[in-house]
Amino acid sequence: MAEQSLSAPMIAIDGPSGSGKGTLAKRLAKRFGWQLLDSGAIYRVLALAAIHHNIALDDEEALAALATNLDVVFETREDSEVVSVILEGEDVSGTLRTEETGAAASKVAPFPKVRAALLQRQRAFRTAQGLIADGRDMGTVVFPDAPVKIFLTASAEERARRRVSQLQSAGQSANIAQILADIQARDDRDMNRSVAPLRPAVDALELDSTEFSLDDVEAQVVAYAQSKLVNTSS
Ligand SMILES: Nc1ncnc2c1ncn2[C@@H]1O[C@H](COP(=O)(O)OP(=O)(O)OP(=O)(O)O)[C@@H](O)[C@H]1O
Ligand SMILES: Nc1ccn([C@H]2C[C@H](O)[C@@H](COP(=O)(O)O)O2)c(=O)n1
Repeated sequence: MAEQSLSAPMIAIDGPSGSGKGTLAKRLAKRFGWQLLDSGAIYRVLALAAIHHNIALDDEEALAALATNLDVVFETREDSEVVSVILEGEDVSGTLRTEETGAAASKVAPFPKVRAALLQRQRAFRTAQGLIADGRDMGTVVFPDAPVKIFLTASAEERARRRVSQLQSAGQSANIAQILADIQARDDRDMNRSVAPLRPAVDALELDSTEFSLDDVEAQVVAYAQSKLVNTSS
């Protein structure tokens, strides 16, 4: 596994489910030509692996052992932005993004031994090329020295509306009341766990995207990042 390069430029983006951090992270990675770490995907893969191996989602010891030996490959094709996720030789990219897998990921994530087992795997994404990392604890725990930290939020109602549109665009049906309840339950678990809870780092720029388009959010973050990166590199 590659050593992390501490001087490499990076942006850490944290926020609740559906706030737009994954979409923003992809846009910024493309714009700057940097690596992308979707840390939520790692927790999602662990949850799927636990389900495949009949490991209970509250069995900390077994989950931590599984996390240590997790056989997962993130494949990006040169000619495409799509990342295929291969778990133990099987392409799980489809099931990875479902609401059920997100909820399961949020259930395996509170355990300290699980988080410790996944820490180095995440830090190894930081190379000299530059990194955009999104998740719940990128700025607080995984990359506390990141020069640019963003905490992206939006109201739960707006996040539910966005998720419904996303599902409908993919040809799936969606019940807004159910999606809102799922989002609130996930927020509650992610914000109120004792280890690495979802919260802004003290030095993060907090952005509420409820009233902003993705283009507006990207423009604000790019301007902020450029000012911070110029000031920290001199
Ligand atoms: N500012 C915005 N305005 C309109 N739609 C948005 C905005 N930000 C994100 N979206 C849309 O909301 C949906 C959810 O965004 P995204 O998947 O990036 O959220 P996320 O924070 O990464 O969620 P998760 O943590 O569950 O993966 C996507 O369809 C995205 O295009
Ligand atoms: N850094 C992270 C990233 C994710 N998680 C957990 C909590 C989330 O609800 C779940 C799924 O994340 P998503 O793909 O929706 O970003 O994984 C975490 O605890 N820490």
